[in-house]
Amino acid sequence: MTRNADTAPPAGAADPPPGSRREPGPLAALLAGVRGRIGAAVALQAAASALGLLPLVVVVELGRTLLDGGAVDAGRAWTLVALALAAAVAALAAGYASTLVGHLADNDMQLGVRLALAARLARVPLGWFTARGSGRVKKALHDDIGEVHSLVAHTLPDLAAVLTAPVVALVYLFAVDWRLALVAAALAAAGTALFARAMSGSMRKMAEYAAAMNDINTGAVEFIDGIAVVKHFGGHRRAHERYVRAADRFAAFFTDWSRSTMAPSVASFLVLSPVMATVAVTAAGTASAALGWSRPLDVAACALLAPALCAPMNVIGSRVQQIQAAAAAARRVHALLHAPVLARQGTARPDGARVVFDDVRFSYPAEDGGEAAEVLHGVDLVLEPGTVTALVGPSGAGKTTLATLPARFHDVTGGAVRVGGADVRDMPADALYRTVGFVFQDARLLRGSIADNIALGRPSASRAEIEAAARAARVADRVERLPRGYDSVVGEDAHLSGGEVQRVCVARALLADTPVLVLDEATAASDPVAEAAVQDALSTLARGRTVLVVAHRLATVTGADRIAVMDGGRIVETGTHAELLEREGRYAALWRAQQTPAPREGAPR
Ligand SMILES: Nc1ncnc2c1ncn2[C@@H]1O[C@H](COP(=O)(O)OP(=O)(O)OP(=O)(O)O)[C@@H](O)[C@H]1O
Repeated sequence: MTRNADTAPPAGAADPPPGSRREPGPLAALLAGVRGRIGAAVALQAAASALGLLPLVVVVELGRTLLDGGAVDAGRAWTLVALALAAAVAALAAGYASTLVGHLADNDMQLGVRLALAARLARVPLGWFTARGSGRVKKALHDDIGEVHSLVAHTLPDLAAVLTAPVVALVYLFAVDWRLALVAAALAAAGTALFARAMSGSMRKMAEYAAAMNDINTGAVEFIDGIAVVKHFGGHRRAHERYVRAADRFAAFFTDWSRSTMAPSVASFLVLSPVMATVAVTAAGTASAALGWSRPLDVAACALLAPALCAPMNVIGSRVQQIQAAAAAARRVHALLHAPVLARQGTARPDGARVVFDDVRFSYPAEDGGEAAEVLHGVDLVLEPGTVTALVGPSGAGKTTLATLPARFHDVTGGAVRVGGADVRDMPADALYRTVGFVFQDARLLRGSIADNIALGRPSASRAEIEAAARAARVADRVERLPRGYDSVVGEDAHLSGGEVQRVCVARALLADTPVLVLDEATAASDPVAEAAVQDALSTLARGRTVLVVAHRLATVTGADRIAVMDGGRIVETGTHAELLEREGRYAALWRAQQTPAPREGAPR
């Protein structure tokens, strides 16, 4: 697909301003709109952290005032108490303000990204979703935005607090007693070095950890998903063993990792623990005071403030991991914000319901950006209004691909698809979807009532019209037997079989009443009786419409006005059933192959 200026994300959440020298990374681009407020949240949290230390400093100064030996300066003492109180309140207020500003910034960032994603995804080809499934989009919209939320609202302000406290504490310690400050600094440096050793290679280990975890998940999913097949073919033990082996490998990896990092980890946590800082500075301070180098109150002051120097180091590791997770999440969101969109859209309106495939060529975009293989090689086909055209042919011939093009699941890479004389690429989406309806193999219902699901194609439809569509699709009887009839909710009290879901989708397409209808194996999941009924309904409805049916079983389309036989991305024969049989070509061979009695003819497929 050609990328052009039109493919830029609509909300500009990910694109650099024109003229900028260096394109920002995905995370920076995602946060660009709220950078100022993130800075404010970080600054406020840093201030809260510094103000949080002030009461400790005041306690020391109060000690100096009260233990001076002479008369107590009550005025100064009360001033200090008031100062401590004010600092504590200000620290709380700054912390609260930081949380508020961070969350508001995060809220705006999330809204912006969600709107940009929604706008972007509204313009990507429908086929893009089919290829990816909803999992990736859900992950970006929910999990990945959640990771970035943690970064904006929590991690960055936390990191500011964690880094400010030691700096402020160190400055104060040096101001009070440089010797004891050096002791506390040396302790923090030793602990940090031990911590760095424990964490060395952690990136590689984290990757191994993720891979080992992934093995377990894959093994578990494979084991559970394929349990019926695996048991049936006697491979139960094999699938089970794969899962157990993955679990064993993970346990061995984890034990090994823990063992190799245990000593430096424990040592760093010990050295960086607040109590160790207090003990070390008190011991050094006692010795220093005994030698007459330090004043007793200064020793107390340093013992009180030294833990602030060491304690925060313990949380830096996890914060760094959170930043890395958010950066990875931002990369995935960024990729979605740059998903290729349909390149053109115009204002052309269709006139009539004639569908023309004009020398259509198509290649699926290659996932890895490499050269895509062409799957349709110049298809010419005309679907006349009021006729049913069946597409048949061997598996992989390109039937589904061709059938998705009138609804613009993808854009052609050569030639054109015209509906009512207008190139589908020049039609606005609403005009296209009002003209072309479709029911595809993987029929889906939304979580809502059956009535709402049917009315999706025409929200203004009355209950009588909805019921008429359900009757025409031969699903009304089944719906009426549901606990709340048409008001039963899918997934709650409406549990339907694959065939029934397909017939609800047929009802939806019928109600939408589009002049062009594309059906891809729409009745494949129905039982033979129901299928015959739906075929009946469809032939009545086909009157005046342009219908394209992708069919595997030739017996279901013998009555079609025209049958187009596809093979290797080309149409190799067209004609009616009788004409094609007479021609003794591909169709006749396929027909004979399907007439060979199957061992269990009529068995459910
Ligand atoms: N999303 C996709 N990405 C890449 N290639 C695809 C994709 N979908 C289909 N193809 C390839 O395009 C070719 C045509 O596939 P298509 O599904 O259109 O054939 P079909 O005739 O409908 O087959 P079947 O009868 O088995 O459904 C095949 O080679 C297939 O592997």
